[in-house]
Amino acid sequence: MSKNQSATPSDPVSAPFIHLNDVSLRYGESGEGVEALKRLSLNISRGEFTAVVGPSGCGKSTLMRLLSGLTPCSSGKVCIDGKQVNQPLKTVGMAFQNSALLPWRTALENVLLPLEVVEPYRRDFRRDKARFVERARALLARVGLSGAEDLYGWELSGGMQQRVSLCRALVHEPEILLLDEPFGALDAFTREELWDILQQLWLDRGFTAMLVTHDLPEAVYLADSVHVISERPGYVVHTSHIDLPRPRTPELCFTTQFTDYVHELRTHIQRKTLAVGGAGL
Ligand SMILES: Nc1ncnc2c1ncn2[C@@H]1O[C@H](COP(=O)(O)OP(=O)(O)OP(=O)(O)O)[C@@H](O)[C@H]1O
Repeated sequence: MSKNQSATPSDPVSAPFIHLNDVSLRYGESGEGVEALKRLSLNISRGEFTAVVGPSGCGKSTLMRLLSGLTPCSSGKVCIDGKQVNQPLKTVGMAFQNSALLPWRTALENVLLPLEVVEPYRRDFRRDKARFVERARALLARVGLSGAEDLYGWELSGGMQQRVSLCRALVHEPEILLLDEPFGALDAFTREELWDILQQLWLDRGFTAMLVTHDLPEAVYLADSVHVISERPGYVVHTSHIDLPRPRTPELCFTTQFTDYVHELRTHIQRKTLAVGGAGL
C-alpha cells in the first residue's frame, strides 16, 4: 500500500492497528526477576511511523519483542489488527543494530532468507525462486545496492550491511517493520543517508514502522509520533506528534521547528540519561 492510498482501518470504528493496553512484563519469577514494563498503553495507526526513545534499560527492546510476538506479556493485552498477539507473527519484519547477516551467504542470499523460511513463501520457494530473486534484486536496487548482490557481508561497509538488513526485513512485504537502533553503529553521514532510504521505503510501501533509537534528531526526522518511555519499569510518559512535511530532507534539521521538537523530547527524558553535549541518550 502506498502512502497515497487511504489506509484500511482494521475496524470501521477506527480501532488502532496496534493496541497495547495496560501491558506489564516481568522477566523471571514474580517477586524476583526484572520488571521491564509496567502498565504501558499505546495506540498506533496503520501505516504510522512511530519512534520510541528513553533511557537505557527502560524496556524499549522488550516492547519490540512484545509486538513481534516473541515474548508474551505478564499482564495486559497486545493486539494487532484486532487480534490478540500470542505467538510469533509472520507479518513483522525486523532489523537491529547488528545487521546479523549470515556470513556464508551473499547479500542477495541474505535478502532471500525470509522467503525461504516464512510461510506461505517457503512452500512455493523452489517453484517461485526466479520471481523471488527478481524481487530481492529490485529491493537491493531500491536501496542503492545494484551490483553488490553477490558480495558477502564482510565485503560490505557497515552502511551497506544495514541496507541489506533493511531489504531482508522487507522482502516478505510485512505489514509491520520493527527497527531496534538499526543505525546506532554507523557514522553520522551514513546514518543520515540511511534515514532517507528508510523514509523512502516507508513512503513507497506504507508499512507500519516502529523505530527504537537513542538519537532524538533521528526520531524527529523519521517519525509521525515519538513516544518517550520512563526509566524501568517503562511506560509512556510523553508523546510528541511531529507535524513536519514529507518527504523530510536534511535541511529540515536546521529549522527551528525541528530543533524545538528535539528539545521538547529532551525535556521529557531525565537529564542524567543524556549524553554530554550530544543529541543522543
Ligand atoms: N531475557 C531477559 N531476562 C531478564 N532480564 C531481561 C531480559 N531482557 C531484558 N532484560 C532486562 O529488562 C530491562 C529492559 O531491557 P530492554 O533490553 O528492553 O531495555 P532497552 O530500553 O532496550 O535498553 P537499551 O536502550 O540499553 O538497549 C533491562 O533491565 C534488562 O536488563
